[in-house]
Amino acid sequence: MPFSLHFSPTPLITAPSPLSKPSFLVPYYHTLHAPKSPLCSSMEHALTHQGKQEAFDLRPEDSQTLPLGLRRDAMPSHVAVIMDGNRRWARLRDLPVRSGYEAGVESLRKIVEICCKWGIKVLSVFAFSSDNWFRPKVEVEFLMSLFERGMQEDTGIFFRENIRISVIGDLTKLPKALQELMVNLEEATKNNTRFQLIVAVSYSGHYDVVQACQRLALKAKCGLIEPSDINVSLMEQELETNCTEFPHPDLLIRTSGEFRISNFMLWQLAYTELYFAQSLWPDFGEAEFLKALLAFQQRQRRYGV
Ligand SMILES: CC(C)=CCC/C(C)=C/CC/C(C)=C/COP(=O)(O)OP(=O)(O)O
Repeated sequence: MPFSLHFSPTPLITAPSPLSKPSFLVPYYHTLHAPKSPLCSSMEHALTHQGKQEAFDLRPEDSQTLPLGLRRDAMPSHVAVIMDGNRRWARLRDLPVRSGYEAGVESLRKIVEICCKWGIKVLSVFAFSSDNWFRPKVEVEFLMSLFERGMQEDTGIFFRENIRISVIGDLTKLPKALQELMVNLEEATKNNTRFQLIVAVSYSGHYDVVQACQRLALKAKCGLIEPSDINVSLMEQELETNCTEFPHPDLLIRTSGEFRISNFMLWQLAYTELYFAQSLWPDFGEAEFLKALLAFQQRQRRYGV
C-alpha cells in the first residue's frame, strides 16, 4: 500500500526542473561564490528567535489547534529527532526489518503533520548516519529506495501544504537518481514558508564540522578571509544547517530508550534541551510528542548565563 501524509488524499505533482548547479556537486564553486544566509551564535539565536519566526507565515488554523496545556508562547521553533528503534519494532512483531523502516516513515509523516498543526517551524530528522553505510547491503539499498519512494509520493503534499524540504549530509555517496530527486525537491520547495523538514542523510556531526572547516580553510587559502577572522558566526555560515533561517534545535527527541546523541548535529545541539522517550520510533505518536513538548515547556533555558 502506498504511504501518504494524512492531510488529505492528493494526486502526485512532479517537482519542477533540476538545479543548474547543485551545491554538493560543485563544492568549490559553492564555497567561493554562493551567498549564504548568516547565522549567529546560540545566545544570539535565543535573542533573535522571535523576529526570525515572524518571517514565516503562521496560518490562523495552525494556532487554534494546540492541545490543552501546551503553550503557544513556549513552543520550540526547531525540533530534532533521532528516529531510533525501527528494526526492534519489526523484530518484536516477527516482521522483516523493512517493515520497521516503513512503519518509521508513517510515524515521521504523522509528526510532520502535527508540527504543521501546532506551529512548529522546523523538524530535523536523522534518517541515515554516515555509519549506517556499514549496515548489510540489502538494508542500505532498501533505505535508499524508501527515501526515494517517500519523497516522490509526498511531493504533492509538500507543495499544497507549503512545506520546504532540505537535505543535509554527504549526498555524493547516494545513488545518482536519489541525489537528483533531493536537489530538485529542495530547489522546488525552497520558497515554501509554513514548515521546513530537514532530512539528514549520510550525515554525522563530525562530517558537518569537518566540511565546514574545509570550506573555511579554502576561503583562507584563497585570501577571502584571515584565519583569525574565524569565529562562531563564520563557522555557522558553513555548517549544513545554514539551509534554515531558524535557530539550532530547541529540543532533541531520541526514541527507543537509548541515551546517546550518536554523532547527530554535534555543534548545533550545544544548548538544545534533550528528551529521551522509551517508545520505539514507529510507536511514537501524538500523545508521546505532546509529552515531550510539555516536558520541554517545563525546562528553564539559561544558555550558561
Ligand atoms: C523518507 C524518509 C525521510 C524516511 C525516513 C525513514 C526512517 C524512519 C529512517 C530511520 C533510519 C534509521 C537508521 C534509524 C535508526 O533506528 P534503527 O532502525 O537502526 O532501529 P534499531 O535501533 O531498532 O536497530
